[in-house]
Amino acid sequence: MSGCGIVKTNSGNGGVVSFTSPDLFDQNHAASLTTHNDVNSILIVLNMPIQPQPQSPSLERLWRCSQHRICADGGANRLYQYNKEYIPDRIRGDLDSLNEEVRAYYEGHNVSVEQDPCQDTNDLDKALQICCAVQATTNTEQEASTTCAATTTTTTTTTSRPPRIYVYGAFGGRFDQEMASFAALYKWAPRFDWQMYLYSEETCAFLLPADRPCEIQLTFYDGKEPDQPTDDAEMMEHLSVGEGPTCGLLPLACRCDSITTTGLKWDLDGTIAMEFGGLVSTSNRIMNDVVTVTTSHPVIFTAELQRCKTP
Ligand SMILES: Nc1ncnc2c1ncn2[C@@H]1O[C@H](COP(=O)(O)OP(=O)(O)OP(=O)(O)O)[C@@H](O)[C@H]1O
Ligand SMILES: Cc1ncc(C[n+]2csc(CCO)c2C)c(N)n1
Repeated sequence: MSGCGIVKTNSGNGGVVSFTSPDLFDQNHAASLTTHNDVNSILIVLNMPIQPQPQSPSLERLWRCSQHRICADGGANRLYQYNKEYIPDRIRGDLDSLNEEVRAYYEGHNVSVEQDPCQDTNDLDKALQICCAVQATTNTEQEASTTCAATTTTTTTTTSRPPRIYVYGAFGGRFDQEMASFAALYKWAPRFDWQMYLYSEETCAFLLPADRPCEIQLTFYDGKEPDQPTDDAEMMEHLSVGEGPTCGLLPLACRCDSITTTGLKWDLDGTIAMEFGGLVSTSNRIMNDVVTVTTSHPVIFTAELQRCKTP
């Protein structure tokens, strides 16, 4: 867990925290990946059903946008069932759910299978501990290469940034597990400079930090509707997925005294508190390509996922 307490400034953009769709982030940062060891995004697959063929567009997209993939225990069974060609880098958990056949298959493909028997943390937590280790290794490697480079040039600057974490399968199952996923968001998002995203096929969610201006740029906003879904199997092959336009702001862990937004159909102007038992913002709508939020307390931002044609 070394290095887990370190929080670095997001993107060096004047303290603004930027949240973007995975593909958008991918496009902007692909060029900055220099070696196969560079990690910008880590995918964690949980033990939740993955829609069968023709495709599970949300998983496909997150798989494509990640450089490192971890299955949380029984998440490996789901991936194996979905597509045996998808080989994760690691499987981690207490391993009470991992099937023998699945374990043997992935071990045969050099996947690291790691058991942590602790019964005070769940398998998502165990996977997130590994993300911290990957982050620490990436930072150390980048620092080492910067130090090396510094011997030949004086203009090199460090570009290390925490990896983005995508958690797939976070919603739609047991309520205590869903709540554990949200609890993990509150616990771990600060450690990854707030770049931790929960996903299912229908929904995404992330945590907006207190007292930092947040900018959210998602695939769909009101002026940009997705193509209508289709039942045609051939068309489905060419469908992707994006976030919006329906969204929500949820003060899950505590009352939010003040929140100011722009770019939503029902914007908040900082004068009304949000709390369970009072106001919560659900069925809101993204109206601009960028939504801004400044909040006195951390709040969950959530958006629906819709299918679209692959660009
Ligand atoms: N029914 C479910 N609903 C939502 N999430 C789930 C569900 N089952 C599993 N998960 C997620 O997948 C992870 C791996 O699940 P797995 O079934 O392998 O372990 P578990 O023994 O059920 O859960 P854990 O040991 O983590 O409490 C869990 O940590 C959790 O995040
Ligand atoms: C207060 C408290 N509540 C529940 C558990 C049980 N628990 C939490 S995570 C986990 C691991 C499941 O793989 C288990 C069994 C605990 N330890 N402490």
